[in-house]
Amino acid sequence: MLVFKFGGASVKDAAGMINLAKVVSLYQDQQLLIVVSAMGKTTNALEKLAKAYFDQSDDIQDIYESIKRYHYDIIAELFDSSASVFDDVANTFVEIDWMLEDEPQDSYDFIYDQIVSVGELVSTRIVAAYLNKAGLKAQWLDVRGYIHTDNKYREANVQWDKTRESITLSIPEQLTQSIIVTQGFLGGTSENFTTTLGREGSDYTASIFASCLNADSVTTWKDVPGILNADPKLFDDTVKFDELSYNEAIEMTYYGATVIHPKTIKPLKNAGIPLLVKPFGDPTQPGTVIKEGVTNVFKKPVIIIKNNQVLLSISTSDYSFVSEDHLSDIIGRFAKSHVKINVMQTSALSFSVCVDYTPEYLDKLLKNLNSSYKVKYNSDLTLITVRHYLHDTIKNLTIGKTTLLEQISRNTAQVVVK
Ligand SMILES: Nc1ncnc2c1ncn2[C@@H]1O[C@H](COP(=O)(O)OP(=O)(O)O)[C@@H](O)[C@H]1O
Ligand SMILES: N[C@@H](CC(=O)OP(=O)(O)O)C(=O)O
Repeated sequence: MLVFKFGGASVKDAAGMINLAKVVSLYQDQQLLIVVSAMGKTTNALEKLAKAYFDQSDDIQDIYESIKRYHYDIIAELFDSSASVFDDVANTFVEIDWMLEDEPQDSYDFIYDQIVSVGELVSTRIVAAYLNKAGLKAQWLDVRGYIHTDNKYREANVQWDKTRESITLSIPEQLTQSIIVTQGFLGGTSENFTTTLGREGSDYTASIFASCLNADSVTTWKDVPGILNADPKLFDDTVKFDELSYNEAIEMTYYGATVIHPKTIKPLKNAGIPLLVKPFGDPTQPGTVIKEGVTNVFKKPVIIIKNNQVLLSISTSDYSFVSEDHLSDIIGRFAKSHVKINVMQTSALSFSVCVDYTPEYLDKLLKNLNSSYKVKYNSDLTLITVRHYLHDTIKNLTIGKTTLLEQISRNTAQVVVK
């Protein structure tokens, strides 16, 4: 059996839905489980809605209406007005209607997951309905009954044993009857609340299903020809990898290549399942295959750009050396505040840390650190990571920029620049 994942870009409009059905029709002789993300930039819009509701700001209804209109316009292009998908989608949005009626009582992270998850619940209703309309028998599956997680809202951890048990119990039989269409990015707690697996987590969902079902492969359908040596939105002269080792793919995603979610590769590597990254615009193209036994020769360096970075410089309040005890205490505070460290460097008097700018977590961390340390803060920075760098790569990438931190190892160079 095969697992497919279609991301937001592939289902951003009616033409995308029609194209998805065309791609799927090429695989009619296979058992297929299809994981779908929210359409276009819906998750960003739902994030805004969650924030507006939590802050009880004036624009709640405006944001919500534009999200609904976007979806209904696309459904109207694809279906007759009598189609049952209109009711299915309306019933899904009702979950938000009910929430908005009352003032927020719960934590922001909990509210976020209950609201933001609606993007995937709606997109999958539309995809399943459209596949059936196109003559490809498909059933909608609520992933929250299959991917079980803890209640760490917004970054939930998968409970693998329970998840594997649920998935293997009924899905193999269901796959013999029809295509399954389910939501990426979501999970469910033991109390039946919805969780999310971290932004861009739908690739990970595909890999969870593939690993539990021992799939022949996973294909993520993207708006790029495959995995390139750099983001083609930022660089002109990119080259595609025909094949990539699991380890190199893990390294790339760890350092921030957004093309694949970082947690995706490990379950596939453990199970020896190949991951194909293919262009949804031209499904016959081979794309990139990530698998075991590949030895890559890097003619061009792999470049990963992370914008919106913050560099913290932390020193002791009496300017004594930063000791191992201080480091352990400081790193513990980062972990507790859910702030992931992208690069760190120590000197005698300070500890420098580069992190993503996430105000909701960072503000709390800064308050916490300021109570015991002196903290300097530099924002709006870029972290450039280069794997397999050549002689002049770093110099060329940093022309006209000020370097604030540099770290170079045998394979990887990282610079934080302004
Ligand atoms: N090394 C890379 N190779 C290919 N695409 C990359 C790379 N780094 C970043 N990207 C970006 O990843 C995007 C595709 O990933 P993503 O937006 O997550 O897809 P989707 O949400 O549709 O699954 C591309 O449009 C491209 O801009
Ligand atoms: N919709 C979620 C999950 C996801 O993976 O989306 P995409 O496949 O479009 O990156 C997000 O935007 O974070």
